[in-house]
Amino acid sequence: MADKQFTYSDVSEHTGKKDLYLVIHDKVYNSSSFIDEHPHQRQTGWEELYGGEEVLLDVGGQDATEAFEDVGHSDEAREILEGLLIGTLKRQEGDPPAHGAPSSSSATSTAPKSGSEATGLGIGVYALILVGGALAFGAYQYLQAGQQQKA
Ligand code: HEM
Repeated sequence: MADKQFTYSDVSEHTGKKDLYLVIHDKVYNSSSFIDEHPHQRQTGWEELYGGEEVLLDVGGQDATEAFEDVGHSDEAREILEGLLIGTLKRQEGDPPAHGAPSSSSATSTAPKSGSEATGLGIGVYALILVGGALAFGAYQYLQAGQQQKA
């Protein structure tokens, strides 16, 4: 059952409390059985930190990778998550883009294709700047040499 494939639109139909699917790193989890157990706000005084069932309902039927990773869930939380696994996400054209985890190691191990797209573009831009800079420097040197010969 865990290797069942779901499309994004399959997942987006499961948004109810008793029927709640989440996508995390392109895997599909049925979190209905866990929703009542999800911990509530930690008493740290950090007002924005919240938990409980409403956060799960907020991301129900959607890609919850960013929300899940932003919290910095423990290994224990990840183990619970593995127990809720029901299948993998089959991305199709027009789906919302995958959310890579901030740490590249987990992003590459779980979502290699989607995670690397953004970095690929970043490296491309840097390469362009470097090559452009080198060419400009070369041209400058060439012109300088020409001037010196004339003088
Ligand atoms: C099915 C998916 C999820 C599971 C199994 C899960 C599990 C857990 C567990 C076990 C904790 C206790 C602390 C820890 O062990 O890290 C926790 C805390 C928390 N979770 Fe989740 N979580 C899930 C999804 C989410 C999502 C999508 C959000 C969205 C924001 C979220 C927000 C939080 C917050 C804010 C806390 C901190 C509560 C606190 O300690 O004050 N969780 N979660």
